[in-house]
Amino acid sequence: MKRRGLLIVLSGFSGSGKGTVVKSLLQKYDNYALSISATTRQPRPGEVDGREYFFKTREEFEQMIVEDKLLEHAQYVDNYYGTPRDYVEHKLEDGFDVILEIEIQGGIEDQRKIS
Ligand SMILES: Nc1nc2c(ncn2[C@@H]2O[C@H](COP(=O)(O)OP(=O)(O)O)[C@@H](O)[C@H]2O)c(=O)[nH]1
Ligand SMILES: Nc1ncnc2c1ncn2[C@@H]1O[C@H](COP(=O)(O)OP(=O)(O)O)[C@@H](O)[C@H]1O
Repeated sequence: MKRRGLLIVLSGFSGSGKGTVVKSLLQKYDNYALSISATTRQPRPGEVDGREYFFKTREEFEQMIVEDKLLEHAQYVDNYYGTPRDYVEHKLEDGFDVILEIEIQGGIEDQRKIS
């Protein structure tokens, strides 16, 4: 049977180097998968829905909260960010070690839910 993956929370302030660490891990090893978050912020030029983020309206995001479809979520500046539960679960079942690269408040919430 396949080993269930680990859930890894990488949390820190914007500019602290999270992206750099993740990029390097993904390049070097094939056991990691990066969780794709849902967000209400506007896509930046070059960003693709389902690749950098799942882009949602505020209504859609609030519906996901109500339906408990997010493992954690946080409000950062004026936007919501959250980790889709199903996506992470599937990757863990497939044996990937899933990295959540998230803002600090969400990291704290996760630790509480998982420990
Ligand atoms: N709590 C939480 N924070 C997230 C999630 N996805 C992204 N973030 C954080 O939201 C913040 C803003 O992300 P973004 O708009 O992409 O800007 P940038 O990463 O600072 O260029 C970053 O600190 C991210 O790590 C998530 O699913 N949950
Ligand atoms: N270990 C490090 N030492 C010095 N600079 C770093 C280090 N890791 C990342 N940086 C630089 O810091 C900046 C922010 O890194 P980034 O990975 O984008 O942070 P985050 O994803 O947390 O916002 C980038 O310019 C990056 O090249």
